[in-house]
Parts: sequence; structure tokens; C-alpha cells
Amino acid sequence: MTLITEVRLRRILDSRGNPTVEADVTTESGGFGRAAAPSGASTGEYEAIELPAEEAIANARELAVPRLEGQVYAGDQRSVDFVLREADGTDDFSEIGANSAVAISMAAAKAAADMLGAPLYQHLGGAFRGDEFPTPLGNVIGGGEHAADATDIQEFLAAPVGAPSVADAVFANAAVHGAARDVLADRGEAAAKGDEGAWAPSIDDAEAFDVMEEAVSRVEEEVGFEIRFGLDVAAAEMFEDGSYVYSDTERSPDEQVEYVADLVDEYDLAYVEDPLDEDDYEGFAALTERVGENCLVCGDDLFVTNVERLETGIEEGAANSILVKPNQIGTLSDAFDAIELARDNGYDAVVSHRSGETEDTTIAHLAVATAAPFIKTGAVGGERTAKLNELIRIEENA
Ligand SMILES: O=C(O)[C@@H](CO)OP(=O)(O)O
Ligand SMILES: [Mg+2]
Repeated sequence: MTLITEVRLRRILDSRGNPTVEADVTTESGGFGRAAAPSGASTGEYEAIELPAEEAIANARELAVPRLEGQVYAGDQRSVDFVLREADGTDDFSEIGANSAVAISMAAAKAAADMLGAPLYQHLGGAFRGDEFPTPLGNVIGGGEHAADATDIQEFLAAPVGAPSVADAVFANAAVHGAARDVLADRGEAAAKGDEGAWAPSIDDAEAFDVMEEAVSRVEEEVGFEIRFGLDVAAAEMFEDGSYVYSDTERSPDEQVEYVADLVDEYDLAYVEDPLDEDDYEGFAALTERVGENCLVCGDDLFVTNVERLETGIEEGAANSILVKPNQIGTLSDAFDAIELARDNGYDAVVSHRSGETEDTTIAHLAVATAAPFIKTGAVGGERTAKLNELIRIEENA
């Protein structure tokens, strides 16, 4: 093990053109790691706090960096993350910013892997990891907070569950994305792209389901393996005064459960994320009871990668999977704890990007390190393909 000798922080651009935090960690023996924080738009109310990049950097330089340099071993991830929490002193990283914390946490892990001469997934997951790969959930059509004047449902996600390899799955998702463009063009719908590269046409959700079905079945025929699809409803964003407000209608919480359950049945959805508000454990439990056998009901804003919120969910039978976003909680150790708690209780842990991203590929390694069944990291666009292409390389041992 070697000590961290230097932590450097800087502002870089994220994919929305906003400043975000990048960290470089160097160790005594010359190990080097660089990582950057992503940023959400449809953020959960209970997430750790992202500060403006400049403020996060200034505060982390003052409070955290002096406690790390020359004092903590890069390979001792628990200690790195413990020091970040101690330096911050709050429950939600509101002092140094979850953006500074997660960038440093991930950069330290990369420095440790570099020092060991091991790929990051192996440093994080152990010597025997690297032969189980996640199915990528590819964002094909979207709206919500990620695009103006588009669908109410935030994300329509291709799920190539029958793909024989991660590379086949990645190419299948890109093909569905391309096919959706063709189907939209056939219908005379022009479409720009939303924050994550998904098509953001000005159509309603019902039409988006038709387009997805058509695009998926075209590609399924071509590739010869099963492709299902799923949703991130991001329902907290449409929950107002006790009901779910869609462009054309409103639904009560009970009606929302019925509506989503019917969608799962009608379209054989493989995955439904945040189908209900972030405080509605009960509704999540009711839906999971109805459709949880054949569909992952995933809590993103509900759990915010937080073990306490996940514990409540487990007690109530709310959802059967958790979305894991390291920046929602601030450190890799916290993200691992959430994954382990999920797994111990029969919940699947799905690793995820944010709508604002960088070229950082840590989540690809995190998914392989933890043998996650799914990873949600877009379908196209440089900041998305950075992770997808990294999965292809990991699979090839490149
Ligand atoms: O809701 C989500 O799952 C994410 C990523 O797709 O979006 P955001 O980063 O804006 O929270
Ligand atoms: Mg979500």
C-alpha cells in the first residue's frame, strides 16, 4: 500500500456544458488516478448535495485534501471515504459537495488499481471478477426533465436481455436507437436529442410505446436474440399535490399503480424505474407485488443509493432492485454498501450514469466488479459510449 501524496482538483466540462469536478490522485509509488463527477437533472430530494463546482473544489481543498495527502493509503478505500465523510462533517456532503467527494473517492480507487497494475474492476471486485457482464439499458426515446416538449415518461430503455455478449448488447441498443429514428421519420416526426442522447420527439407516451415496439422488433429480427424494453418514469418529477400530472391527464397514486402494471403486462416490460413518487414506499410495494415476478421494479429517487432508505424499502417490500449512482451518496464505499445490502436481501443492484456525464468510465468497472445484472448508461453520444466501449474492452480483456 502506498500513501496518497497529492490530490488535485479542477473544473472540467460535463456533457451539458456545465462545470463539474475532476480529481487527480497520485501516490507515493507513482500510482495515478483521475475521475470526474457526473450531475443529475431529475435529482432525488434525498440525494447528497452537489455544490457549484468552484465552491465544492475550494471547500474540498481546504477541508479534505490536507487530511488525505501524506496520511491515507490509496488502496484503503474505506479509509479514503471515511476521511472524506469526516472532513465534510455533514450527512449529505453539503460542506465539500458530493461532487468533490465522489471525484476524489473514484480517483483514489483508480490510483490504487494503477499501483497494483490491475484493472479497476478487479481492484474493486477481487481477482475472480470479470466474467459476468451487465445488460446495458439503452436510452432510446426520452423526455421529462431531460428534454422540453417531449414524452412525459423520462426514458424508454432498450434491454437486450438475450444478447450473447456485452458487445452484441451494446450494438443492439445503438441499432434500436437508429431504428427508432427511422420509425419516427416514417411517421413524419422530427426529433432532436435529449440530454442523454435519446430521441426527444414531440409525441405522447402512447406513441412512444408504438415507436419502441416497432424499433425493438425490427432489430430483434435482425440480430436474432431477445430485446425487451423498460422505462424510467421518474414519477417524482410529475407528482404534484397528491397526483401524477401527465400532459393529457392526472392519475391518483392508485391509478398510477394500475397504469404502470398495465404497461408492464401490455409491453412485457423488463424494467420499470421510479414508477411512483420518491416517498411512496407503499405504492412501490403494491406494484412490486403485482408485477415483480417478471419485471425489475427499480428505486432511483426512492433509494438514492442510501442504505437507510433501502432498509425501509426492504422492510416494506418496496421495489426489487436499486439504482446505484455513486454521486447520489458521495463515495464508492457507500455505493458498495448499498449494493451489498441489496444483494443480501434479494434485490438487484443496477449501476447507472447521470444525465450530465463526462468521459469517466468508473461505473463500467463498478458494474463488472459487482456483477450487476444491468447498467444504465445511454446508447449513443461520447460520454455514454465511453462507458459502453469500456465494457467491450473489459469483456475482451483489452
Ligand atoms: O433519472 C435518472 O435515472 C437519471 C439518469 O438517467 O437522470 P438524472 O441524472 O437527471 O437524475
Ligand atoms: Mg431515474
